[in-house]
Amino acid sequence: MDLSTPVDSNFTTALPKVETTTDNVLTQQPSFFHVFSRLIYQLCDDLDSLAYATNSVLEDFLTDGVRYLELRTIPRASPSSNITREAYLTTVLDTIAQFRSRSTQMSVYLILALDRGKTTPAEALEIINLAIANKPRGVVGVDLCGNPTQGDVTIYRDAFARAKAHGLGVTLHFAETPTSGAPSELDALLSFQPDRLGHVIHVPNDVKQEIARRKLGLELCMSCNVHAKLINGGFLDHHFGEWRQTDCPIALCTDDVGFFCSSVSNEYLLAAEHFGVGRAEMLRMCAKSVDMIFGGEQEKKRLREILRRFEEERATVG
Ligand SMILES: CNc1ncnc2c1ncn2[C@@H]1O[C@H](COP(=O)(O)O)[C@@H](O)[C@H]1O
Repeated sequence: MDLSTPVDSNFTTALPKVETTTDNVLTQQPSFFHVFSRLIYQLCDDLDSLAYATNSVLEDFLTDGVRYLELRTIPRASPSSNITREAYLTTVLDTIAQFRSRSTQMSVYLILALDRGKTTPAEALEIINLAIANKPRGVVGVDLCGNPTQGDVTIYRDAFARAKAHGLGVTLHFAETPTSGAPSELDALLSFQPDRLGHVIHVPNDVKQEIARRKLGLELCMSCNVHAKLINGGFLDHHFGEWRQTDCPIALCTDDVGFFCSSVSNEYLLAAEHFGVGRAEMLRMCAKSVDMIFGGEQEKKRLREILRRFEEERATVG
C-alpha cells in the first residue's frame, strides 16, 4: 500500500532488535542515543558490516513495498578500525549502486547528516563537501540530527548555507523536545531555509504558522514519537492530526525500525486506524508527499505515474 514515501531511516533497521525502555528516550539518554555510540557503532565498525547493514535496510524497504527511499546516515570515521569518513560513505554508496543494478523497483537516494553536539563546524563543512562531491552518486540532501538536548545549532549556519548554494536539499530534525523547541533554536533553524522538517513536535503557535505559510515538507514519525514518549499520550494525540489540516506535504517515516519495530507501511496503517485516514485522503497525502522529495523532477514524474496506475488498477478491481 505504501507507494512513494520519502523515508527517514537508520541503518539500525538491519541490526538485531534492540530493546528500549518506554521512558522518554531523550531524558533517559542511556536507553536511546547511547545505544548508538555504545552498541550499534561498535557492532558496525567495519566496512563489511556496514555494507551488510545497508543492504539489509534496502531489501527490507523494498519488501515493504516502498518505491522511493531517502536513506539518511552520518558519515562516520572509525579511527579504531582505520575507517575514514570517505571510506564509510563510499561503502554505503557502493552498496546502493549494487542494489540499483539488481532492482529498479525502488529508487534510492542518500541524505548525509550532521550530529548536533558532536559534529564541529569544520567537520560539518567536510560532510557538506562530501555531499556535494557525491551528488552524482545519489546524495540528494543534508540533515541535522542527534541528541536534541545537546549542542548549539547556530554553529552549522555556514554548512547549511553551502549545502543550499550547491543545490542540496536541507531537512532538519526540529523541536523534538521542549528544550530544542526554544524559540531561539527554532528561529535559527528556520533561518537556514530548510526544505523539510522532521518530527516538529514542540512548536509554538507562531512558528507553526510560519511552517504552514512556507508549506514545508514534514517528516512525521508516529511510532517513534509515541513509543519514545516524545509526545504526551498515544497515537490519537499525535500532531499528525493537526498537521494534516494544513497545506504542508507530509511523509510518514519510520525513524528507526530497529528501535520502534514499525515498517513504513505500518506507519500508514496507523494513520488509517487512529485518524480514520481513508483511501482518497491517503492517496492525496502520498501524491502531495511527492512534491517534497529531493530526488528531482524525473523521480517526481515516475512516482506520480506509479500513483496514477495504482489508483486506476484499484478503481478497476472495485
Ligand atoms: C527521535 N529520533 C532521532 N532524533 C534525532 N537523532 C536521531 C534520532 N534517531 C537517530 N538519530 C541520530 O542518528 C544517529 C544514527 O545515525 P546513523 O544511521 O548511524 O548514521 C544517532 O547517533 C542519532 O544521533
